[in-house]
Amino acid sequence: MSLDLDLLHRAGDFTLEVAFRAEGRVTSLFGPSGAGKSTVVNAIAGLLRPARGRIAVDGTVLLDTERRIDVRPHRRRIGYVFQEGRLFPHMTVRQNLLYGRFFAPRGAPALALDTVVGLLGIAPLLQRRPRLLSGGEKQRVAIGRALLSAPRLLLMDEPLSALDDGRRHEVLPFLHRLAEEALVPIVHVSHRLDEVVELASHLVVLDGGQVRAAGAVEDLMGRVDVPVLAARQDAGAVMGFTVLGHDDDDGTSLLEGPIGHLTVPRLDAAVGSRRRLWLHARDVLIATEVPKGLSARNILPARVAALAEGPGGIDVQLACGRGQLIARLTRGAVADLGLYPGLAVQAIVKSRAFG
Ligand SMILES: Nc1ncnc2c1ncn2[C@@H]1O[C@H](COP(=O)(O)OP(=O)(O)OP(=O)(O)O)[C@@H](O)[C@H]1O
Repeated sequence: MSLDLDLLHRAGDFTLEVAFRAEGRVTSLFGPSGAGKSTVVNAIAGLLRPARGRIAVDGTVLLDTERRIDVRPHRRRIGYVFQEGRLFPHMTVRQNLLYGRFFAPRGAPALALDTVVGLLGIAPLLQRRPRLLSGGEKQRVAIGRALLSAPRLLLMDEPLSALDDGRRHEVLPFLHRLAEEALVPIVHVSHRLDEVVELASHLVVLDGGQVRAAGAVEDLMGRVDVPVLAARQDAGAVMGFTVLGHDDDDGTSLLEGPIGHLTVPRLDAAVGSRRRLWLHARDVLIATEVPKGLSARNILPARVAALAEGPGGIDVQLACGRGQLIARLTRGAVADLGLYPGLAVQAIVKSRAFG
């Protein structure tokens, strides 16, 4: 999937001026409240008309103000899942789902009802009315209804924000599966970084109506200079690992990834499968020599790539194997260690990072 977007829009005092190209299965728009995330999503759906702009999905132009192209919302083939499902209360779940299919244009590659029902685990709910569903169930039905309209793109604006943590964890695996099986590309809005790390392949960081950074999640999360992300408590590198094996006596699993081998608390994952890990900067320590008499397992040779001062201390970007790590240190620790770009060090990754 590719989404090309170039927009200028004014609403009151707010000016949105963004341009980015998103590629991949799930693109997350991430940023603080008022950043302009919903404005972007509404422009893609055709629910607002920007002063100037161009939007194309896989080369199909949905909006081009210069060429006076503005495809009507219902002809854009964009599925939209809102914060609260917005199901029709007088219809059963099945009728709500079939309503989605009603909007699938003739000849569009529509998914079968059974496929969608199976994918979202909603077979037992088909005869119920929305008022008898939990928040998580409603969201799954809303996603199913959007999928059945054969969209070329699925927009999700904070699809989990109305749910408590328990319900979020009930719906997240389904979104994950949707993304994994690549049934339809997704543009997802969130102000929760854990959701982005769980789901997204690409990330667009928005703030004050502007794009602050855009790129692959694993590239951006490993850098110390990305606005919005750098200031966060939970800043840290994200990367994929292959599960090499388990040691049941020790209660650990051995993984291999771009930074090398890691031993982590036993994962519930098949040997050979892939897992994405988020290695929080506050869980990475630095030593200038190979430490002795330390219980930590994960000691990896690395090199200081960059240092960035932030609100939480100094973030040290480390080049490690083929990947990168971030360590968050106090100013005092950076001075004591005498860190500078290019210095060879040892990175110690604490196991809490895999919690
Ligand atoms: N019709 C409008 N008139 C005036 N200001 C508007 C209008 N619509 C949106 N805004 C302003 O535009 C800015 C961006 O809003 P938007 O909803 O896109 O942000 P957001 O990143 O989705 O935020 P949140 O995470 O809180 O949903 C906000 O400051 C909002 O107050």
